[in-house]
Amino acid sequence: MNKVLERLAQPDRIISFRVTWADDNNDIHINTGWRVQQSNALGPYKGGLRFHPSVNESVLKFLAFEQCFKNSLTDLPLGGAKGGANFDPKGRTDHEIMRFCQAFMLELYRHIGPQTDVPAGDINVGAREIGYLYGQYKNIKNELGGYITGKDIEFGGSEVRTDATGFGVIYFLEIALKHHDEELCDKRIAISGAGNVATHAAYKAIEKDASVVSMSNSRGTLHVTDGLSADDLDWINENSTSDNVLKAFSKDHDKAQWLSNKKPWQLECDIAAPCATQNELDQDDAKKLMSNGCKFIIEGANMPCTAQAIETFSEASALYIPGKASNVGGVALSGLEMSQNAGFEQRGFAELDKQLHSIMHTIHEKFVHYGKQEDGSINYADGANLAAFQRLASAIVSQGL
Ligand SMILES: NC(=O)C1=CN([C@@H]2O[C@H](COP(=O)(O)OP(=O)(O)OC[C@H]3O[C@@H](n4cnc5c(N)ncnc54)[C@H](O)[C@@H]3O)[C@@H](O)[C@H]2O)C=CC1
Ligand SMILES: O=C(O)CCC(=O)C(=O)O
Repeated sequence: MNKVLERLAQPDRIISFRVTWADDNNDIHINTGWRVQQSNALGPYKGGLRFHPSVNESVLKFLAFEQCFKNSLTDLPLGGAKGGANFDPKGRTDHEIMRFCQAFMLELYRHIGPQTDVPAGDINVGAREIGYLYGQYKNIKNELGGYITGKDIEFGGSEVRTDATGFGVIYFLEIALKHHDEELCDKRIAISGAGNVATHAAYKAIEKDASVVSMSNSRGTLHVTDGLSADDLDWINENSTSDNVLKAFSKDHDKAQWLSNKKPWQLECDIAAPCATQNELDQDDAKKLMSNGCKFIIEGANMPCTAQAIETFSEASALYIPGKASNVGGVALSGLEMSQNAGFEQRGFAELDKQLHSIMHTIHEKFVHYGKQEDGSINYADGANLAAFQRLASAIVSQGL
């Protein structure tokens, strides 16, 4: 017995550290930072950093475990990790964010590097934070390079990385629908969240002529029965610094409604795409979706649907696609950013977008193989777990104890 699952389930190591920083009034704050290095069987540890008050070791452990499986599906040499801090960036000035990132990297730098562990962004860690984290590592180590992904194009970032997770979700959805003799065009898609993943999924869905009927944040849902346009998304992006941009949009646009303290899952839709955070879609939400005619669920976030919600989808024979499959585009593009950094090259948008599509297609093919049930249907969760585990297990066994 190689005890592969037991070995995978326990992280290689968990690093936990104090992050001390001063706000604009010179008041001192103390947060906790973590990096969970789950497995480097397939390559350097790889996974995002999350800054949110809800971050704790337990949340990061589930995310790091999932990341190993997701990264395995890419076929790229990427191990699995996740990290972050229980820091709340809401209301903080740009200078405060910079100082927090610098204080966080003051410890993290000891544990990462292009051949060791390559972090990236996640919730509340976007291009701005990656820039500050990158700058601090560079200043301490006097090294340039691919020790973090999601960088600006000007200093080693990759085209398509920002868009990749959301675009990949919609590419995968389109491929899965086609496999089931359905198409995305004219379908109503309820999206939750309004961040990186949600926004890019919405842009791509609109480009494919689907009708995006919602976006949301932790305070409520923006509902647009006839669907948002790309111009509407531009408006939301341009005004994203306002206190609640989705609510502001509803005040400025007659066609939109703001549903305070409501999730999107009560809305009529054909497809639900939870793109905000874990456990945001529970069994009651799943029942509402099923009774309103929703037939397809594709996760943009990591584990947004509870186990009971997934059971409800299965009982209703709805097609459920887990995040470790559908949101793989982000980390896949991070892998391509690393390879561009290593080769001192910069590839173009069209080439990388095509490569992203091809990666999503290859992953779908794996699921058709690994997830096929006796009745001919495909269980995407089984397909994802089996395909990912097979590669991980083989690498772990080959490398010995
Ligand atoms: N950024 C990336 O490349 C990837 C992100 N993910 C996952 O996608 C999800 C979203 O990440 P990002 O878009 O990058 O983060 P983000 O920080 O850009 O956006 C998060 C969004 O979720 C909203 N939100 C937070 N809690 C909420 C709640 N309880 N209900 C409704 N909305 C809520 C926020 O208002 C924000 O609009 C996370 O689960 C993340 O782990 C997965 C793969 C890659
Ligand atoms: O790009 C990366 O390294 C990680 C992205 C991420 O955090 C995720 O896939 O959940």
